[in-house]
Amino acid sequence: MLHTQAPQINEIIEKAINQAQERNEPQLISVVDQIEPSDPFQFLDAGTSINNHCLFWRSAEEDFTMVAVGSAYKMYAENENRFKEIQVMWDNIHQSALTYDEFNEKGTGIVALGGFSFDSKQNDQVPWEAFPDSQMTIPAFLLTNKGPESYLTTNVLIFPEDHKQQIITQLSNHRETLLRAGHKTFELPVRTNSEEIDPSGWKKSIEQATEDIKKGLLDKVVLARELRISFNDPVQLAAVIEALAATQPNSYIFAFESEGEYFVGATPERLAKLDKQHLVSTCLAGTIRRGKTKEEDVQLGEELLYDPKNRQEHQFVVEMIRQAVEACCYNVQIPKAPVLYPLKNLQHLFTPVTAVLEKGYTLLDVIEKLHPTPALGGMPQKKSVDYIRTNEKLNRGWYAGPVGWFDMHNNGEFAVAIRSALIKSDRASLFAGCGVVEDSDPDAEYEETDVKLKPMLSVLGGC
Ligand SMILES: C=C(O[C@@H]1C=C(C(=O)O)C=C[C@H]1O)C(=O)O
Ligand SMILES: [Mg+2]
Repeated sequence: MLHTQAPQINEIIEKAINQAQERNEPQLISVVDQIEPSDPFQFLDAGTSINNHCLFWRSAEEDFTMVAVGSAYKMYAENENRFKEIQVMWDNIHQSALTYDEFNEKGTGIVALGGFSFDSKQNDQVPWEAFPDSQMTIPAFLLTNKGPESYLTTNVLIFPEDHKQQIITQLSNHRETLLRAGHKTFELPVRTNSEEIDPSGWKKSIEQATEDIKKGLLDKVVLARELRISFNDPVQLAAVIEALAATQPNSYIFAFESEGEYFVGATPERLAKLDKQHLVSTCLAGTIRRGKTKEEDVQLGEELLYDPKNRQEHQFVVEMIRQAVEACCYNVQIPKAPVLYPLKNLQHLFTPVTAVLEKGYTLLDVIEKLHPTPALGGMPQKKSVDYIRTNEKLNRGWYAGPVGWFDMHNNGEFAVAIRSALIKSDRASLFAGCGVVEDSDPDAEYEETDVKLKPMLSVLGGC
């Protein structure tokens, strides 16, 4: 089943224990094997049986999926310098690792997966007590599915006092559990209750924002609302992820665990992707629903493309992303006008951005410059984030924050965690927001957020 050419795992562990003893510090090892094609949802389900800490990522545009189980090493940071601090931790840990990898495929070997909250200055915790301000995990086991190929990475942090045989036994037990081909059918949760948090107060806050924009306090602000639901039983993670992957094909599917809670979503919005030095970012803002017939769908799309209010929402995003990307890239290419980006329940205005990253910058540098774009924060950036912190009725936590991954081959991708839910056993909070500009209408924005809740609601009890 395992096709590794690397030295036998016991030799590697022995070498790592010796090294850890000589240096008197822990030693990270990483071994990559090509394995039989492996179903990511079965792997995820098996993962939750051996370790709560399971993470999931599926790309919106490529056949590329990662499922992480357990952690060899976790990186945390909690202030405004969080991106730089995580970068320093990452550089230290991966540069001193012992790696056995003859494939060098993206998203294999030492990979960090995780996310950042929307606003590191937001101090209120509820309902995000379990989620640190930022957390990137180097998993113990990582399944990487790239097209028809599957790879399994095993990462272990070896301590000077570790016993070789104990580690070998534990690794082989866990690998066997993860790779035992399962054919389980998963069950989606049944919803028992649903509570919208203060819809009329939310509409008033939209109206207030339009007035504040007219007064010149700011140009655009994104305001979100929350829906709380509960179920008859604890939610089965693999069921929700499998159903999201089946129903939201043009979206990134993600799940991140912390202290037994899961932050899950199907977001269409890339923040930045790095493939060696090639950078891609996305401007996505401006929304209309899908039509019930093909004709109505085309007509709604045309309406969106030429609607001044939606074009204004979108243009703020294009201008800010251009500025941020130009500060660290060359060869920046941005089409003059947006096109439509269709999803199952709605369509957006979309402008792709491509560029080449200057040497010396990392993906995290780009994320730091971009986050939050006016698609999630507003314009100007700092004023809108302050406005959200003061006026929004919910704590965003990781909602609308950057979530994603990077590896040691200069690849990585972050999306913006919208169309998402925080799942706590048999309860969940869903979040949806919308860009408010001076011509926004509270009822229309409310309808827009209603449609944005559908992707998650449809797999969490139906809608
Ligand atoms: C804030 C959200 O979505 C954002 C707001 C959009 C809009 O107002 O048109 C469109 C896409 C996203 O950038 C969300 O879904 O919660
Ligand atoms: Mg909008």
